[in-house]
Amino acid sequence: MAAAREPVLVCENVSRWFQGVHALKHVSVSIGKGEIFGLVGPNGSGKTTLVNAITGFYPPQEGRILFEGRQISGLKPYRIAESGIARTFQNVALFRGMSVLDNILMGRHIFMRPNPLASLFYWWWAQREEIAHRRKVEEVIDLLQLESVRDEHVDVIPLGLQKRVELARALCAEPRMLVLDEPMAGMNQEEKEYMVRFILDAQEALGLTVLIIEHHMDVVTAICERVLVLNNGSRIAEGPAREAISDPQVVEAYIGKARHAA
Ligand SMILES: Nc1ncnc2c1ncn2[C@@H]1O[C@H](COP(=O)(O)OP(=O)(O)OP(=O)(O)O)[C@@H](O)[C@H]1O
Repeated sequence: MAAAREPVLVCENVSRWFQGVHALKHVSVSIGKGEIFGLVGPNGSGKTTLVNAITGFYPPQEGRILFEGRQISGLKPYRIAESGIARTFQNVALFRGMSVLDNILMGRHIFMRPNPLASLFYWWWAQREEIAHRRKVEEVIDLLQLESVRDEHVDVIPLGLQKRVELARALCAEPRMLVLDEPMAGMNQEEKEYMVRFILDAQEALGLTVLIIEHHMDVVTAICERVLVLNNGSRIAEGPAREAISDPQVVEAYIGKARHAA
């Protein structure tokens, strides 16, 4: 059970403002090792802001965040990536004009230590490093079944595959925790089912902890052990997926937003 899991990511009283907008209000949450944890809530409720706080893109202005017992809030995004957290983005963020293979290889950048002198004198060492990077990339291509598009430009492949390439790039960083911001946004049913399978495969094969922002409630209840529900930057429910999303406050938050938008 989740309660018995060792906490891996802990957010304590995290707050974030953007000019006058209090986007995240004193949010606390603890995610257990190996858990698939969902982050849900209506549009503008602060989900991406929490993910940006965790991954260092917009650090919290109050509170702190610990990963594996070590404080990461305040660190630069690349330091947080080096510490073992990889992420994907809500809007696909691939390197346009580059191939699938090269995009995935970019996930290895946190391990690359450019040292021209060492490369010159120890070419065999540089070559060995290159082989290790390629080997990891091949493993991930295999895991996510991207072999048939490896040499395609990312611009010409369908959105579902682009999102899978982004996941592959994140996995190449050999994270212990994966943060996925709406990995199924814009996908059709078949693409969604593939993505769910690949997330589960990757989580199991690599023993990952996963934090996932997801709007599709069928996906949330299928793969998430627990969820945190945000509304207007505040936590309104937390617990086993099915229970939390049927909480009256959560139902009201979604209906209220829909009423407001109508
Ligand atoms: N970089 C930013 N600059 C200014 N305001 C921001 C920024 N990021 C988020 N916000 C504001 O913070 C609030 C929460 O936004 P956030 O993107 O975290 O919501 P969300 O729950 O991820 O929404 P969605 O489901 O639509 O992606 C919104 O009012 C948004 O406009």
